Parts: sequence; structure tokens; C-alpha cells
Amino acid sequence: MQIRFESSPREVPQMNTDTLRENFLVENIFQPDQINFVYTHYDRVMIGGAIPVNNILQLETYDALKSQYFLERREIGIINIGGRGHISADGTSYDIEKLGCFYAGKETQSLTLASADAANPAVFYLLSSPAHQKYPNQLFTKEDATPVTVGSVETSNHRTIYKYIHKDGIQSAQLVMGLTVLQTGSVWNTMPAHVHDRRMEAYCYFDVPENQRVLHLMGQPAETRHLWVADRQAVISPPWSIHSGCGTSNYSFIWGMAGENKDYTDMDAVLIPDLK
Ligand SMILES: O=C(O)C(=O)C[C@H](O)C(=O)CO
Ligand SMILES: [Zn+2]
Repeated sequence: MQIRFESSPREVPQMNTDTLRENFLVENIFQPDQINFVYTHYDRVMIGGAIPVNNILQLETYDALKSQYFLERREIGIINIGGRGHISADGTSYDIEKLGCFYAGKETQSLTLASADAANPAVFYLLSSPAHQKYPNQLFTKEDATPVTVGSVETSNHRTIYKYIHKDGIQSAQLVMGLTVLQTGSVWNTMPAHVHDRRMEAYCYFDVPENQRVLHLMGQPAETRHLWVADRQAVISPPWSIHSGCGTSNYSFIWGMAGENKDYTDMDAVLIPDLK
């Protein structure tokens, strides 16, 4: 498992393209018949991917966690961005369609991931944070997430936000998670941008068409940098950083956070003319 340490707002403006990508871009977590994680020191959030094709994949612990099992002191949110899948948690099975979200709380001892059809496998994005309290395991479909449409065609940011794990949705110790789908013709996410120094965030871009890319913007509002991001790649956003993107086509992305609170609306907005 790869481990990423934190970078301060003073160091980031000095980074060249490769160093920025080494620190903030998560490139290869989605591999057939594997579960892969990157462990970040930003609120100790782990970012993972799994594509069960021919095997049922078991969530195993890692030496770095020094725990008997993965969720001994952690919780996890799992969103399926592929074909129909199955999740089993401590003996209870759940069917999970594309864009469904499963939450497994602290002390869930056994968790497996499988696909309904190897020809169209489930693709699971995994986000895990430390948990000091146990909350019930729960499945949400995208309809359960009470979608909200924001932005407009005129500003090329017309998009639908699905909130799954947050203060008023699936209950968790600190994890917040959901996804955003851009409408055809819209390319901007999270513009106007914001920061929330109380929570780190990770974005995982998906449904980015072949040969298209998302230009992800990061950094302090007056000192921004960019990363070119491909389909099924994730970006770590430090709490002091904006996280916003503009695509060469429309796309979707999963956002997830951990930190001081679970209030999705707790954001400090940045005025567009203040961006540099
Ligand atoms: O499109 C958006 O705007 C978002 O999806 C914003 C994210 O949900 C976010 O950054 C939450 O803090
Ligand atoms: Zn945010």
C-alpha cells in the first residue's frame, strides 16, 4: 500500500508537474481482481479501488493499520461506478447497482466485493477514515440520495449532486461522501470554488470518455496549480486547497471528506475574480 504524507501550502507552489502528481494524483487503484489503497496522512483517509472480475475480493487489513481486521477502528464508504455488484458484510448480502453507495461501520469484521457479471464487472471506489464510534451498515441507491441540480448551462456547470453519507443522510463517525454528474455540454465542477479547512477532500473522476481529460485545479485560491486527470483517477485535496475541475467533455466524480464535521454546507466560498 502506498503512503502519502502531507504537503504544506508553502511547499506546493514550488512543485513541478511530476512532484505535484506524485503527491496529489492517485493513478492505478482500479485493477482487475485486486483491492488497492493509497493511505494518506490527510485525516488518515484511505483511497481505494477494486474490480472483482473472476474472484470475490475480501477486504483485508494492512500491516500499517496494526489492526486485526480492516474495519476494527475504521469506517468505509463504497460507491459502484461499474456494472451490478454484490457486497457482503458480516454475512448480510447487498446488491449494488451503478452509482449505489454502501456504508460499512466500525467493527464490521468481514466484507467482500463481487460482480454480478464478469463481462461487465462492478467497479468499486472505496474511501475509509478512522472511526471512534460504530454506525449501522447501510445501502443507498442514487434515488435515496435526494439529488439536487445546481449550476446552469450558461455557465457550463449544470450538474446533479447526490449526497449519500453526510449529516442528514447515511450516518457515519466522520466520513462524508457522494457524487456529482455533469450534464451533457457542461464541463465545470465546483465553480465557484471553495475551501473547507476543517475537512480534507478526495475527488475520483469517472465516466470520462476515452481520450478526454479533466483539468483539476488545486492550491490556495490566489496560488492555483493544475493536474490533468484521466478516467478512474483520484486527486487528494488538502483542507486548505480549492478542488475544482474543467473537462474536455462532461464527466462524473465521487467526492469524499473527513475531518472536523459532517456538514456538507460548511464551505468557505471563493469569488471567481479572487482566483489566481
Ligand atoms: O459539483 C460540485 O460543486 C461538488 O460536487 C462539490 C463537492 O461536493 C465538494 O467539494 C464538497 O465539499
Ligand atoms: Zn469541497
